[in-house]
Amino acid sequence: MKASALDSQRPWVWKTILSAVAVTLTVTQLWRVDHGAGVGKLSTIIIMMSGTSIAVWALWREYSRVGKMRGVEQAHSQFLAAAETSLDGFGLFESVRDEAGRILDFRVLYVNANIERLVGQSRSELLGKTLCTVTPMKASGSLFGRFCRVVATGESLNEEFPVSTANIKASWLQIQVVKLGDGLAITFSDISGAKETQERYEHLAEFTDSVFQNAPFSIVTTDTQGMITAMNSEAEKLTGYRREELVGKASLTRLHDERELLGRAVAIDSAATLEEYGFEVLTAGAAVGEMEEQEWTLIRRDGARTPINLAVRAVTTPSGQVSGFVSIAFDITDRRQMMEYVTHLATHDQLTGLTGRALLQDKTVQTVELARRYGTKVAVFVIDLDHFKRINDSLGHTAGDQILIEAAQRLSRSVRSTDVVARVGGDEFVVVMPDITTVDDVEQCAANLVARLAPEISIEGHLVHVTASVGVCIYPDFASDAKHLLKRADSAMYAAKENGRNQFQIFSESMLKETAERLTMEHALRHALGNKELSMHYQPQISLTTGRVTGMEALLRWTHPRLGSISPSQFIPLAEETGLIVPIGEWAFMTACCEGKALRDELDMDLTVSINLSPRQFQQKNLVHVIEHSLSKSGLSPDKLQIEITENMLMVNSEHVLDKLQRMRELGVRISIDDFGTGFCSFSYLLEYQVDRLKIDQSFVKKAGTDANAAAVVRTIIAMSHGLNIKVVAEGVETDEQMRFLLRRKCDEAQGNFIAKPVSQAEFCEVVRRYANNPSAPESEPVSGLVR
Ligand SMILES: Nc1nc2c(ncn2[C@@H]2O[C@@H]3COP(=O)(O)O[C@H]4[C@@H](O)[C@H](n5cnc6c(=O)[nH]c(N)nc65)O[C@@H]4COP(=O)(O)O[C@H]3[C@H]2O)c(=O)[nH]1
Repeated sequence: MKASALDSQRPWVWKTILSAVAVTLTVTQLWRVDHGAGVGKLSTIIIMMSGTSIAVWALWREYSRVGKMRGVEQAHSQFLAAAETSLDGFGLFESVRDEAGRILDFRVLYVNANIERLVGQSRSELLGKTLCTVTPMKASGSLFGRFCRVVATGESLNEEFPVSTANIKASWLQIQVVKLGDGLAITFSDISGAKETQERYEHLAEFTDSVFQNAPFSIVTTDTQGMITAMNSEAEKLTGYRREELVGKASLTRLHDERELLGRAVAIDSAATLEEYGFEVLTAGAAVGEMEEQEWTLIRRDGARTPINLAVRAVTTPSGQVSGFVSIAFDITDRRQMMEYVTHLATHDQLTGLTGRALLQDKTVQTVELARRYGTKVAVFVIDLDHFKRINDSLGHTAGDQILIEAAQRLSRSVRSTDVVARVGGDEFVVVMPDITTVDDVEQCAANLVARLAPEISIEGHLVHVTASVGVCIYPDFASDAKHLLKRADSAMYAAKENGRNQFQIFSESMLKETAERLTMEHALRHALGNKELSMHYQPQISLTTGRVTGMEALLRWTHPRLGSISPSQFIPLAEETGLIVPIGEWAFMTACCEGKALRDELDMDLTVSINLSPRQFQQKNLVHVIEHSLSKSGLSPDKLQIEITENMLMVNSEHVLDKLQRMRELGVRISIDDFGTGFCSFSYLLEYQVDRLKIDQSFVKKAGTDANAAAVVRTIIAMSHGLNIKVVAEGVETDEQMRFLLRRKCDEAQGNFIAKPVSQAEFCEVVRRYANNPSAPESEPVSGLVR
């Protein structure tokens, strides 16, 4: 009997067949219904159809018609519900056999909606067709053979395979094939997504492995206890171990210096042991989620020590548990060497290779700290080459450099290797000697340094004689810390210079007193302006041709209520060092311009006003503006203002100086060179800077009458200045003899106590008037007929 005939005659029969299948599939449940409900009985018969196909006849024998129908429908709907709600494709197939009973194909008996979606055909198109016609399966293929085997043996089949057929909407399928009567129940699961994810993971794993293996730095992984679990080829190269020697056999600490590990462990916990803390020291930061990166010493297989940079990171599970560590390392030998080189460059003088200023300070601090701890003494020697600038200027910088190198070598050879020898400025060196026992030792060392530097140096065929002035200070005798030690040794060096150079001076009790006095004075000077303790005095300058007063030099005066009158030669250098000269100088400029203008007006004379400008003031950025402001506020004509600078100031920074002088000249102001003859200024500078006047230093004027050399200097200065059309003023004229000499030499102007001492603004008019009435009656000794 054909199924279609059955269907038309007894509609419930087809349902019953399906129900039978359902019974087989969900046998437990329906069997329970059968017995539990006790309403009917199920019988199944296998029917051969024309020898070509097999069908299943399932008969549900009811005890009552209503019960029978209800049971069938219930089983049917349960099957459909199960099959249709399945997330997979599901189908039933009956074997199609030939006469000899061989399976030729499998006919589609049932497919669920997911199969329709999967193959893109409707159920009505599929039902009754065979597997080989609706799928790319071949009856000759191996899969077909395995299907037949399921039918023959009853052993289920579970397979995954890629799909490349266009009409099947999956790239990977998993099939579960079970025997069902003389046919198959097949579940098709679309595992394309899972496969893609799996492939991605496989790719990722492959990529990660490739990165791991080919990384240009050493990677070692460990478990949480430090046991090495993997290492890449770079790690093999860096450590010298093969991975078989370490992986699963050794802890990461095997590659580290035990003392270094213990040292760092003890820094965290003083009772630390290597066993307990060794690995923890390496991973302390990583274990709390940080990227631990530190420099360590790696111990290679052959025992060689290599500095490495080690970055350790924890590997965590999705729940956040640390499951191990990854340590990435690279050799930093080159970097270390480079750093050492750069540090050396930064901390040492390039010319001489000696310690530089910053490092000297650190080393002095350390030395003093050690001396404090062990109760020893430290001596600091500040060594300054005498007249080095003059040598440098006359012989050139290359020769100057050679002298400095030779001096550095001589100094290094004169001290112990543990002493620090530093170059801290152009021609200034410092030696720090620890473990000094007596002051006698220090004196001997200082004398030795002076003597060692004294022999002539042969430079480019010249024999150059370079001497040095050495200042020494001893810790703890005269300084309680490194800063004061260096500062006081420096003061002692200046004292040595003042005493005549080429000698040493040890900082002493009297210098300490001077220092204390200086501090008192510094404190007082800070308040001098505010307390109106400063004033200007004026000293007349006369023409040696006409005998008339031509101008005045403004000179600062400081009268402190307790300290009394303080000389400018004391407080001006202090004001320079402390920078107080800037506000004081501004005040002096303004006061001198205003008072000078008032004196000119009161005397009704064409007088010039000379004002001193010190080196620190010259660096003042707004200096030109300060001068301009003083001129405009006072009403003094710029060409009546003479600015006095020392010759050394011209030689500091030529371009910078030239620019400032140029701007002053543009204002119309005149430039005088003060104390001429004491510095190293050549006449070419005077031309370059367009100087208006030279003031011969009083030391030459003083000796001119008695000392042939001084007289020659004065003569030369006057003659050369006149040749350059520069006026010459002699300062510090004290005697009639000096005045006669200057007159004979045709000096243009003179200034000095012989003519008139500096006086206050109030007294100045009186002094000038008295002088005008009686020019041959100077203050000190009256000399007549000198000045005309
Ligand atoms: N022995 C002797 N000395 C004489 C004679 N005639 C004048 N003097 C002194 O010689 C110094 C001349 O000033 P200077 O060389 O510019 O040297 C000045 C100058 O460099 C500086 N100074 C003075 N006032 C100022 C100022 O307002 N600003 C700046 N920056 N420096 C100033 O202080 C230095 C010293 O000033 P003073 O003590 O006033 O000393 C003055 C003056 O009083 C004399 O016949 N015999």
